[in-house]
Amino acid sequence: MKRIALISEHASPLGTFGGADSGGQNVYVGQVAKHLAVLGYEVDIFTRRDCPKLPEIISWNGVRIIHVPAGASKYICKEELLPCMEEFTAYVLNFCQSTHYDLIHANFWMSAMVAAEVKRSLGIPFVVTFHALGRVRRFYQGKADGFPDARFAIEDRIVAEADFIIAECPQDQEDLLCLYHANPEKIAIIPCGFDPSEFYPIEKTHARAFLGLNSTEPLILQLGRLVPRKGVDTAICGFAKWLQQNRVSAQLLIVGGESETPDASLTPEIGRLRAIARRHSIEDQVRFVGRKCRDLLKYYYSAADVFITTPIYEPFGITPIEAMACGTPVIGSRVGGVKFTVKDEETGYLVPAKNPQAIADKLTTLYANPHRDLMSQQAIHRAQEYFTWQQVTHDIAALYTKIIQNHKPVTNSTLVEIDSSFAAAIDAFTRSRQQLIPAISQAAQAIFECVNAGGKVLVCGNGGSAADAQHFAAELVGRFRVPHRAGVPILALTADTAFLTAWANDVGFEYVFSRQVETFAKPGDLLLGISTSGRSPNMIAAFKTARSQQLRRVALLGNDGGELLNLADIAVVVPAFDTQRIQEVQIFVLHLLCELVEQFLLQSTQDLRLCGGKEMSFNEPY
Ligand SMILES: O=C(CO)[C@@H](O)[C@H](O)[C@H](O)[C@H](O)COP(=O)(O)O
Ligand SMILES: [Zn+2]
Repeated sequence: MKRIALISEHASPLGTFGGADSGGQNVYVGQVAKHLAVLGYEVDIFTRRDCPKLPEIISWNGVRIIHVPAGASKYICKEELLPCMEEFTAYVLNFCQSTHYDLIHANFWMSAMVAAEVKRSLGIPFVVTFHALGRVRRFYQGKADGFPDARFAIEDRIVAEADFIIAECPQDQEDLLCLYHANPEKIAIIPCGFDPSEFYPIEKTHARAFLGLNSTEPLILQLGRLVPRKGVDTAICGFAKWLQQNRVSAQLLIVGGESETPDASLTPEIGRLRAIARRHSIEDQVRFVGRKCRDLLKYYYSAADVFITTPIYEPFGITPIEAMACGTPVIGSRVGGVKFTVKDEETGYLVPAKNPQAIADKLTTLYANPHRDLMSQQAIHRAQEYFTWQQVTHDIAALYTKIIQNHKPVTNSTLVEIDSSFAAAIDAFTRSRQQLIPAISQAAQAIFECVNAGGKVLVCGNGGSAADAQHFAAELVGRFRVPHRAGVPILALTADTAFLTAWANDVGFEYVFSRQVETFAKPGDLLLGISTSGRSPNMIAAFKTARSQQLRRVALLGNDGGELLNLADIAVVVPAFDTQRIQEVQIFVLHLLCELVEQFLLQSTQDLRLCGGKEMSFNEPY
């Protein structure tokens, strides 16, 4: 039997549907978990403990819900949850060490961040359903998007590290490919669903009577979270236009909000929407009824002639399929998941987002359509054929099987190694930033003074440092950032293989650099030595010769600086003990030196020109 961890940091299946932070994801996680249990999976759902009364572990519909202590045990809006995720991750990681999971299914980017961390540490594969993507949200919501910018880079990393990504509709897949450069072979389109035992058609007059809606007037329904991006304002304006143009008497019923009865102080969107209805003088025809428990929703869907959902964007949107399952045609905006679930002219109508006139036109078309019953039948058929949770979970389980079968268990995985090398490099750079700025600035100044006074720089090192020495010379003899300048005289002592091999062969490798220093150095020149250990004999010999010839001596070092530390006038000692990490900082320092030396030389050329002095040939027609 396979054991699956479903992570959903902010959306618990126990959440109340219709609030600002509880919508489709809560339903998705609960339904997938329940149906997986029916298929024989053992399922644990990890969700943040947002109320002190919640026990740590509870059994629910054949699965366990594990309330993770992370941050205060109270509601925290999802935009402010990122700081709690370290604690969340530590808890899940600890839990996964004592309970074996075959796979993690993360929901939303913060849960996927946790799953990626667990994969890096324990090698458990993970699949992610994003439910919403940060870049899409930022595009549509701009400043109203309260999520931190860090979300984008975190999502990029999740896309790269996930074993598979579940896109909920073709638009979601396109966004993952275009905005996140996801690997198309790692994306499966599996939609959201509805539960046929929860949503089914109820005879309209009966449903209306049950809800106490005894009129026979046209009844239009809007149901779901009441937040601005859902475009309920557009629905109200479209409804108003339709009333005016057709002189009909009808009702728009709005279900949702933070409380059982509509309360603008708890749901500010209600206040905004009421004002819009008032402006159109239709406040009596637009009825807010508050949030309703899920058992009642099928009555609302069935009581309505048409369901309207006109969001400005919609990652998926579960409500249109629930409405269709109850036999209610949908007028939906042609965005995201809505344009995938609703078949235009067949199960409802698609309209452009933010277009009230299009809504009014489609309401007119719908009420004039003699085949409205057929549309209703087609809606039920489409919902049942493609969007039941049973079908959805079946597809998800098939994907799990594929991932688990293809997964090669790794304890100390390559990913872990790569990650820890990144961490070590970042650490070496951070400490270098804290400690090396004065020494780098002195080294740049010394090189500048040397070449500005007509001297040259001799540069040497072994192995990787030999390559760095030549790299440095190439940048300055050639061109770095400033175009059209004369070359800066830098001579790499590592480049003449005929001399190096002859001298090493005939005299000794220890003297390959010192011999060149003796030969080429003139008073006023500078020796730049690059070494990670500071202990290479040929480097020590070169520095001693340079000292006896009174050259200025700059050393790029690492570890404890070795013997070269005391032979150098200026030492840049990278605070790291791993050769590779030292070299990585050293090449960065060399680039910085190039940049600074170029700047100083350019500045001095301009100063000279300003003072009418003799111009150094720093301007060349290259
Ligand atoms: O690039 C590397 C290691 O990353 C090697 O080629 C390395 O530079 C060589 O082992 C050098 O001989 C080491 O010399 P040094 O840095 O201790 O003066
Ligand atoms: Zn190297």
